[in-house]
Amino acid sequence: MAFSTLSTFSANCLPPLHATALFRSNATENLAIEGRKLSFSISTKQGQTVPILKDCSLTIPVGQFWMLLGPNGCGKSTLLKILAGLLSPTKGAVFVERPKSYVFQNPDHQVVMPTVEADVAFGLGKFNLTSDEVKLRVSKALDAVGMLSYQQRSVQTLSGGQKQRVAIAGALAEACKVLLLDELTTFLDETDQLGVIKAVRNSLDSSEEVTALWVTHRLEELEYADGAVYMEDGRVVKHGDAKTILEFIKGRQSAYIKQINS
Ligand SMILES: Nc1ncnc2c1ncn2[C@@H]1O[C@H](COP(=O)(O)OP(=O)(O)OP(=O)(O)O)[C@@H](O)[C@H]1O
Repeated sequence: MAFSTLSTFSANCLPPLHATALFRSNATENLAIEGRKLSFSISTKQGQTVPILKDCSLTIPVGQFWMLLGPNGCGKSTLLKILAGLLSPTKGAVFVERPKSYVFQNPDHQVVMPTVEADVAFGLGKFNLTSDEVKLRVSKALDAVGMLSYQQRSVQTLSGGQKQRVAIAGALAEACKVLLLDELTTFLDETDQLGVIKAVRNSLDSSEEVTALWVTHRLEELEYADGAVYMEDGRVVKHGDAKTILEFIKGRQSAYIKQINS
């Protein structure tokens, strides 16, 4: 079980956001995530207010794998933390299905127990399950992320990507409905990156209930996504299916290259 997932950062364990921050705009739309006109500012020591997010709106349907993309510093992680409930928006409203789980970037912050099995089972203590039920949940979750054969392994022997997958399994074992994944592939080599992204894809494909939002810089990861949100300078610039967003970003990049070459 990862500290980053349900036990520590579950919405169930967090204090409730202020009243305007939680809503459901239209239950018939079957949305797992909805943010409406979200803004977030910070105050400097000099007393100035610096806007980080400006009127960001997004909707993500239940059961889909979406990505959040944009240049460095555009506000992706801040938006994800607002959706996770780790930050409160300065303005706007947010709805995220529960239980939700936030997984950190650094794989070494993900796993805490000595073995893979114990780590995934760690968060299940609060559910009052029999040991057979715990075993079933653990093996189902490990299977979904392709780590079933590692059940008895020491977590110390895992690669970064395998630790990420164990962290995701911990969230799935706790019946998490929304996975919020913050640049998980940053510290990983190519094989590990692929393992993690395929694990998330497979987790969603084997359950119609789990929705994932994945922050990334890597355009090639869009191939695994159903949809994406593209941000620039604290704003959501484009929101749609993965192919449309890929074409949009490529267009943006070639316009930029033309501009610097002219
Ligand atoms: N607590 C804070 N104090 C000051 N500035 C902050 C704070 N949190 C975020 N920022 C600034 O807000 C902007 C958005 O940060 P954020 O980490 O959300 O961007 P990002 O798109 O995730 O970046 P990256 O892709 O580089 O991880 C950045 O300019 C960042 O420096």
